[in-house]
Amino acid sequence: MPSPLKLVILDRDGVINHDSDDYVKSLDEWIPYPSAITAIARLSQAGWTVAVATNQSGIARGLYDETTLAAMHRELGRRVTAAGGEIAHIAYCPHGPDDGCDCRKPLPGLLEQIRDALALESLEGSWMVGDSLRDLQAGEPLGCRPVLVRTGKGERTLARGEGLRHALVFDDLAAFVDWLLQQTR
Ligand SMILES: O=P(O)(O)OC[C@@H](O)[C@H]1O[C@@H](OP(=O)(O)O)[C@@H](O)[C@@H](O)[C@@H]1O
Ligand SMILES: [Mg+2]
Ligand SMILES: [Zn+2]
Repeated sequence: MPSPLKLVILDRDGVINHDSDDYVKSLDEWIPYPSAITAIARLSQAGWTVAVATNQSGIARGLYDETTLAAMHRELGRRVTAAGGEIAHIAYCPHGPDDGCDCRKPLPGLLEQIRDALALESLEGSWMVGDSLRDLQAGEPLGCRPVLVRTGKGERTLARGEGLRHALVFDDLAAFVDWLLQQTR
């Protein structure tokens, strides 16, 4: 397993695929950004490990089920594989805001699942890329470096501005990957 430093953890909705204020409720509504799929493949090909950490409260809300979610994640894997990359692990929180779970971002539970699934000692120095403050907050206690993208809810998050003091900001995932691969050539 590569050094934990070569790990990028991605939020899903608004980073990999278009988000919706009405939730992404079906495979038809799951529309990836083509540049994000290519960016993930570029990371893989450069020796980086890529994982996903996503809140999916739509399940608790009864808007879709785990079978539908699994279909979206199969399609995500298929597209990334077709582009020459791979996703090492997808961690999701199916719970609602009032369920008192320990995995709904901004709690770090999904990232701890990823750490354990990848048999890593620590996530220190890995990158957490999101479009919402809660994505970045989830990684902070585990030493993840915060990256905000302007896609999805990113512009709204920026407009609110709270708590983003040391986050890097990029237009989209592809722009972050361009920068990261340039930094670590
Ligand atoms: O960005 P990630 O974590 O991949 O997924 C976010 C989604 O689960 C949904 O999260 C909801 O937040 P609430 O769960 O209702 O607070 C809303 O923001 C929806 O617009 C959004 O599609
Ligand atoms: Mg998001
Ligand atoms: Zn949860």
